[in-house]
Amino acid sequence: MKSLQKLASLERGRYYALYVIAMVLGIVVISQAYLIVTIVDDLFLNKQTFDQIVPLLFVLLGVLILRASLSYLSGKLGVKMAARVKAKYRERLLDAYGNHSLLASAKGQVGSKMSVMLDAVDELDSFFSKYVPQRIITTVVPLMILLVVFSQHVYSGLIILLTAPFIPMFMAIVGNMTQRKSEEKLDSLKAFSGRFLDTIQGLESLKLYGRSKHFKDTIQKSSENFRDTTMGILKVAFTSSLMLEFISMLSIGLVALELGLRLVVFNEITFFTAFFILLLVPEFFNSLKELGSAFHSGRSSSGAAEKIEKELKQEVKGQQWGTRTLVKPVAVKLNNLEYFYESSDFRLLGIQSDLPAIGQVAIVGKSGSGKTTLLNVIAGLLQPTSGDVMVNESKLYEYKEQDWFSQIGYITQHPYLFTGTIAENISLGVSATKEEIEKASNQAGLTELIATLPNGDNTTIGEGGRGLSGGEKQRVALARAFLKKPSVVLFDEPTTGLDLKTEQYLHESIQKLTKTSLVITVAHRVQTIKGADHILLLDQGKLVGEGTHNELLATSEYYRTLFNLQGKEERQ
Ligand SMILES: Nc1ncnc2c1ncn2[C@@H]1O[C@H](COP(=O)(O)OP(=O)(O)OP(=O)(O)O)[C@@H](O)[C@H]1O
Repeated sequence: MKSLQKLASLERGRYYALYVIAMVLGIVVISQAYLIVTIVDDLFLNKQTFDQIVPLLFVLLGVLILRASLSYLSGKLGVKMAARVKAKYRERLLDAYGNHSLLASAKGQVGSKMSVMLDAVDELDSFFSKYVPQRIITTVVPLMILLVVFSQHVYSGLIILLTAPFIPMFMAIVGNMTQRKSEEKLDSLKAFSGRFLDTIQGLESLKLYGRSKHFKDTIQKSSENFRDTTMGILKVAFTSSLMLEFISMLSIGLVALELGLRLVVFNEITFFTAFFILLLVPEFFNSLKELGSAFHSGRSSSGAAEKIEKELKQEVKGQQWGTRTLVKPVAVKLNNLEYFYESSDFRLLGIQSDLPAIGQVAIVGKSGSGKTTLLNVIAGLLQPTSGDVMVNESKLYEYKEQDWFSQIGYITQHPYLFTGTIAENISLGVSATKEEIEKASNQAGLTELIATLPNGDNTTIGEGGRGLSGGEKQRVALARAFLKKPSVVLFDEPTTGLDLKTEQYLHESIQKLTKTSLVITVAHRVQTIKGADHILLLDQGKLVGEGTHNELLATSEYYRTLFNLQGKEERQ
């Protein structure tokens, strides 16, 4: 709970206000008991008339209203505190995912991770809205009651003092169990939502292979597992309330027995004192019990907080960017680049090359030779394990992140389309005139497609909109590049399945970009490879050759085999 306590202490002003409220509440609780006892005493023992006690009844009503208002006020302060802390956590998560979104999206499932983490943030609510106000009330009110009980009757005070510690002791044991269970709950929620998302995304493949029933069963198992963990937490909560009730009943019973004996058998105390204490003792235990249930929710928040902190720490591992300003033109050099994946044996080793400032560089190699990895390292999506991408003679990460990403365009094999019109998808929020967007879509070969759409470039595409083919999506991404006019364009050429016309469109558009930018292409097509100004030849993560097509044909057996194979495939 440490990190939560630290956060709570940042809300100092509200903390002090809660203490003041708790003190006034203590006085009000004691006054309420005192008034009830006085009214009963006056009415039944001092034989006063109803008229005589009416003013006291009004005072009692006032006290009751004040008590309700104070509880409301402390709850409200707690809710405000919770809202502020939750907002802070959401901000930190958004920052973390936002800053490292490129890396994180390379790892996949950012959306589902984010939604689970935001659920976890909501779980923090009960710590601030319930536990903190109740803990403050419980540190103040029972202490005030205990002092009053001691001042009235020492033995009753001693009974309370001896029995009360069982409650926090019990709470601590149950609390630890709850925290563990709540961490389990988050884990199974994460597993459940991850599996659910995977299955939904891959539904088509599963159906085609007749495996949807099997995966339905897996989802069911995972959802049952989540239900069982949630039920487990509830079970602990119910058992703990039962035990707390039992302990406090036992203590109140003991005090009542002792008071009864002294009042009736030994005649040592007055009815007023006995009744007064008997009204105060349940208030004492009520406050402890309420802390018990608030503690339970607080513990489950604490489990959630630890998960979030862990996640935030992980995300911080992303690359740190510098403060240097990047000015055009941009020249890129690869200086002894190495990259190791944590989860595989693949290694990109000692990549050394000077790339031209303008023109087309093709990265060529067998499947799995590290072409996409190299492209991602150049893009700044993967931080090299050693060596550097040098940009204008300085290390890439010395530049401002914003500067670099405003200078590059990345056209992946499956560009992401947001829900919105084609025009919005091309401009991506950057202010651009209608003419500029039209020009970019024309350069990317989209004009013909747009003409066939009912609302032209105002047709909604993406999730819930009109679907686009792979080649069309890449053309939208190309149009983004034409509009952005980046110095470096990274292009992951589609490996399969484009019709000749689309392929021609893409090729022509890319050629246009090579006139003004450095275009680095993971190249598979013969036409692209032959047309490249410079080729980087990769094999098993190593740069085994570089030069023009003709140079490599003349010098590399590996290149000749690869090129002939690709040619054969395309002719088939
Ligand atoms: N995120 C990852 N984590 C671990 N290993 C990875 C990851 N991405 C790729 N690899 C491994 O790195 C190696 C190189 O992959 P990469 O995608 O760079 O090759 P490629 O040359 O682009 O292949 P292809 O032409 O088939 O797309 C492969 O062996 C792959 O299994």
